[in-house]
Order: sequence, then C-alpha cells, then structure tokens
Amino acid sequence: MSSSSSTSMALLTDLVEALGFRHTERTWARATYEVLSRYVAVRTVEIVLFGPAGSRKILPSATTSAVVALRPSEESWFRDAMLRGARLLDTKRAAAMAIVPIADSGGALGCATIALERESELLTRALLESMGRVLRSTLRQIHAIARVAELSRRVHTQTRQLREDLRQLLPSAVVAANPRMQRIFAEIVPLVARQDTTVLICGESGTGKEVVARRIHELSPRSKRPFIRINCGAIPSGLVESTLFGHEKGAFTGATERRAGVFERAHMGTLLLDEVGELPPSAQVKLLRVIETGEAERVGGNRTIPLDVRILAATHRDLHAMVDAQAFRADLLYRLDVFPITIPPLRERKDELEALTAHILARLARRFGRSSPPLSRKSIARLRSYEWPGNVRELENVLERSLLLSTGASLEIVLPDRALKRGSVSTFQAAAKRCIEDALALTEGRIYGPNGAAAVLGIKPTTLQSKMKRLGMARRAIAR
Ligand SMILES: Nc1ncnc2c1ncn2[C@@H]1O[C@H](COP(=O)(O)OP(=O)(O)OP(=O)(O)O)[C@@H](O)[C@H]1O
Repeated sequence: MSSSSSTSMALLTDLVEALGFRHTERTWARATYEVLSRYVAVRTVEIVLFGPAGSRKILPSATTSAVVALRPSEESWFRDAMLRGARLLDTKRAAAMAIVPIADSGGALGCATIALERESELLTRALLESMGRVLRSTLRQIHAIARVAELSRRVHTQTRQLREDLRQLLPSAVVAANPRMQRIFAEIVPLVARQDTTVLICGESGTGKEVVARRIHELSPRSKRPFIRINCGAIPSGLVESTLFGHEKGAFTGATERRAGVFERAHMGTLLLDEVGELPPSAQVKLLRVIETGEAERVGGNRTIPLDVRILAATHRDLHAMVDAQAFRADLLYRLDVFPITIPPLRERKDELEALTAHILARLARRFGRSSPPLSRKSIARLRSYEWPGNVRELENVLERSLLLSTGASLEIVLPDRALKRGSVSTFQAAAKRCIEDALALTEGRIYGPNGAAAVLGIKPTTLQSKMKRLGMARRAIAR
C-alpha cells in the first residue's frame, strides 16, 4: 500500500468517526458524501442499488443523483455502471469517473459511479474499497429500514383492524333509552361492578345479556384483566370439563399437550358462563366445587390451581323451572343467583327502538363505509309494528339487510316474511301453541321431569300447564 493511500485511509477513518455516524442510514450516506467531497473533487455521485425501488426516498438527495432498483441477479451491473459512468462523463462534462463496487458475502449489491472534476491521486484503490464498505453498510441499513418501515406499515394496518374489531366487540355507547334499561345500565350495573358478586343475567336470546356482562367487567376493578366468554351450550359434550378447567397432556385421546381451561385464562379477570343452563350435570357439580373452593383441577391432573376469577352467568332459560324439573342443580343455582339481572325483551321496550336503530345504523354505516340514511316515520312505524322475537340481534340483522338493499335516499325497512303475515295477537298465540305441541310431541306428552316438556321449554311445569289451559290445549300430557 502506498503512503498516500494509507494516509487517505487513516483520514477516511478519522473523518467518518469525526462525523459521528450513528445507526441511521442518513448519517452513513452523508458520511460517504463528505468523504467523497472532501478528498476528491466530486461533480456527481450516482449510486446504483440492486435493491427495493423505495430506496431513493431513504437516501438523501445530497448524496445521490439517482437510485435505480435492479434485480439482485442482474449480471450486467458492472457493464451498466460503466455505461452510466460514460454518460456522466459526457453529460456532466466530468474529467474522470470512478466506480465503487458495493458487495457483501452474498455478492454484488450495487455500485456507486462517481463523476470527478479532475483526476485525483488521492482516489486510490484502497479509498474506493473503503467507500465501498461504507456504502455497503449504508445499503444494509437502507434495506433494514425499508423492512422496518414495511413491518410498521403492516402493524399499523393490523392495529387499525384490531381497534375496529374491538369497537365492534365493546360497544362504547350502550343504548339505554327505556326506563328499565336505564335502571340496569345506570344504577344496577355500576353497583354490582364494584364488588366481586356473582351475577346471573337472564333474558331472551339477543336481548343484550353479553352487553350487560361486558359493561360490568368494564366498570369493575378487573377491567384491565381478561374478559372471557364461553357459550356453555356450544361446547361438544365430551369436552365440557376440559374446556372449563383445562387438561393435562395425555388426559384423554387427543390431549397431545397441556391446555389451560377458560377459568385459568380468565385469572384475575371476569368469566362469563353464557347459556349456563346448558351445562351437563357432571360439569355442574365441578363448577359448584370451583365456585365454593376457588380452585380448579385440570382434567387428568392431580394438582389444584388457585383461581381468582369473577363469575358472571347468563341464560335465556328459567333456571328455577329447570331446578323444579331436576334439570339444573339447586345448590348451583343459589350460588349463581346471588344478584339476578333480568333484561326485558325488545317487544317490552319499543320506546328505545328508535335510539337502538340509530346506534346500530351508525355502526353499520361505518362498517360499510357509507353514510347512515335517515329513517322515515313510516320506517319507524314499521319497526314498531313488529314483535322482535329475536330481540336486538334480530333488529341488527333486519337493519343490515335493509341497509344493503336500500339504494334510495332513505332507509326502506325489510322485515322478515313472518312479520308480513302477522295477524296481531292470534299469530303469537298460534306460535306459542305450536311450540308447546312440538315439545309435547318430543317428550311423548310428559310435562314434568328432566325429560319433560317444561324442561325442554325452560319453564316451570305449572307455568306450562297454565299456558296450555289459557291456549285451550287438550290435556293429553302425562303429569309426573
Ligand atoms: N343496549 C344495547 N345497546 C347497544 N347494542 C346492544 C344493546 N343490547 C344488545 N345490543 C347488541 O345486540 C346484539 C346481541 O346482544 P348480546 O349478544 O349481548 O345478546 P345476548 O342476550 O347475550 O344473546 P344470546 O342469548 O344469544 O347470547 C349484540 O350485537 C349487541 O351489541
């Protein structure tokens, strides 16, 4: 190595250090530029990168006149660089040019073509190699930063999606315009949220039991901890206990690894046992034990796990009637029914139909990315004329369908077919009659007992009998 090249190497090192390059690609690139302009009379530097097309945005324009994305497999890169260099000599009227290859162990990454005012003795091979190394680091940083930018963009999109999902799951604004609902949300829920009391939330399907449960959790000291909901009626019969309490590896065929149950997952948080009336008797016994002892045992395990879980239960069934029918354990019911909340069906709170509709329409409109059409008086009257057997959930479905089908300026409410065939109360009575007949047919006329029609319908046998009497149904049922 000649003395001039070792001097320039030392100077280069000093300079790069003096420039204090840090871990940002801009400082790296600027350092390169400073080195080039300090040591040689640079007219232009054209850096050709075999990299992502977005690289140009990242390199400061002071350093480079062009960043061209080429495929890494480009074999003609050197010839390309020469051609560019020749063009530079021509267009920039430069006296000389230097090509700095940029390569790492994986092969060529790119090259910098430098047009010079004049030939320079200082521009030695060693200096060019040093520049190549600096540029290589720059390039690596650029690639890393482009990747980070891409990941950050992806995370940003995912976060937005998750926020949207969460907003759907946790309605920030709960509608409570009816006096009974106002009492539930404004008085009862905040009151029970403060303590760890077990709450039994009753109401027909789709009335908003889960909404109430989530609100209790949100307002409770456990709000930062998990809220887990499990639909007891949807668990396959053989998996109820392992779903609730977890299992050890090898506990049963298919248990290939240890799994935590919902109780463990809800540790320190809140567990909503939805459709609790559907729990089979064996799981009811275990649940009672867990509530009483505050600890659970995984299926196939011999170790008890202490639990700190607030339990909420919900059901559309009449659990007291199920106890009478011996389909639900009385002792478990007493444990769950510490604080009952009953949500009225939508047909009994039609005064909040308008507020609920506006709330749901706004949510749907946001989801579909369109504005929420105004509701005409006719539409409101139509909504009020219907009995809403599926409650708020059915209202959501009707509004979604109506919104999708409506093309005009106002919303045309499309009610389910059965509503159009309505014949006031007699239709409801006919439906109730049909429902009881079906249950009696299924239970061969038996009213009482766990397999009786009353248990199937989730009502007390005495209630069923009085309903049958009121509907003028023949007593072909077997009483007890
Ligand atoms: N008061 C309310 N304000 C806003 N949205 C509500 C309200 N009540 C119910 N909803 C909406 O209605 C739908 C049904 O409510 P939810 O799931 O809580 O009913 P549910 O009684 O738990 O039903 P199921 O018995 O079938 O589990 C949900 O999408 C919920 O957001």
